[in-house]
Amino acid sequence: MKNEFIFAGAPYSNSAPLVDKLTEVDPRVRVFNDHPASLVRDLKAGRADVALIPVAHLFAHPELTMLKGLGVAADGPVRSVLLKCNKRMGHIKTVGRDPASATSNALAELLLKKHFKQKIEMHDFQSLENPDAAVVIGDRALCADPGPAGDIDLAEAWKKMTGLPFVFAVWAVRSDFPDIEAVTDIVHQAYAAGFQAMEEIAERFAGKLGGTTIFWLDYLDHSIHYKLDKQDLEGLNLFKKELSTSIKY
Ligand SMILES: C=C(O[C@@H]1C=C(C(=O)O)C=C[C@H]1O)C(=O)O
Repeated sequence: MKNEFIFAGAPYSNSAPLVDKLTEVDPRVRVFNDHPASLVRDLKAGRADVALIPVAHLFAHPELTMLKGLGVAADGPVRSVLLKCNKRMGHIKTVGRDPASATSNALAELLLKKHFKQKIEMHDFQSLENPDAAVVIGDRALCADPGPAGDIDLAEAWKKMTGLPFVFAVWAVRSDFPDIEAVTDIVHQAYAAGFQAMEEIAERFAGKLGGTTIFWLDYLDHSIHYKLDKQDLEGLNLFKKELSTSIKY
């Protein structure tokens, strides 16, 4: 058994209930944050043993294994994964990806092509000066004003299309990691403690980013959920299937 477990989370408030208490539940744990899109590289390079990776990267890397039971999910509007529209639906041709995201960029492309039946091109954020719409995730999306032609909440659109919740990110390890049981135990204990501390976490983000404690509590405790049930797994599997058949990502 290793004497140190390195965990990597995302720098968003929705990571906090999963990540905040990790070091308290086990003295072997060290934690750092990185953009979700970079976490798969951290895992593969051995900079992290356990990371909260975008599910799109989990699907693309069969050498990774998901830890069971927890993730960052939404059943209906998530409020922090948005397509911010400069033009109205029907006029959207170019879409900027959020450079920090993997899952939401793929979800936006899937929904625009399949659900909204638009002919669109996805572009890296920097390569496009004024996209017709842009994917924005995390606290930046949650706290921003709506785009000139409004916002589309991507978890809400997914729910309308499929009737299912959507899972954005899950804890994962390299499949040959020897202590899967030990770290699974740690993430569940940390979430149990994080859940108890939800109000304290909400207060901290209200102090840091503005808004009331109730606003953050509502987001972390209602818009997002962390315990994955059968429906969540159904949503996850359907997304995997849709990505493999409908779009390249
Ligand atoms: C719901 C969210 O989910 C995030 C979205 C991710 C993605 O698009 O790849 C990755 C990690 C999640 O934290 C959010 O941060 O707003």
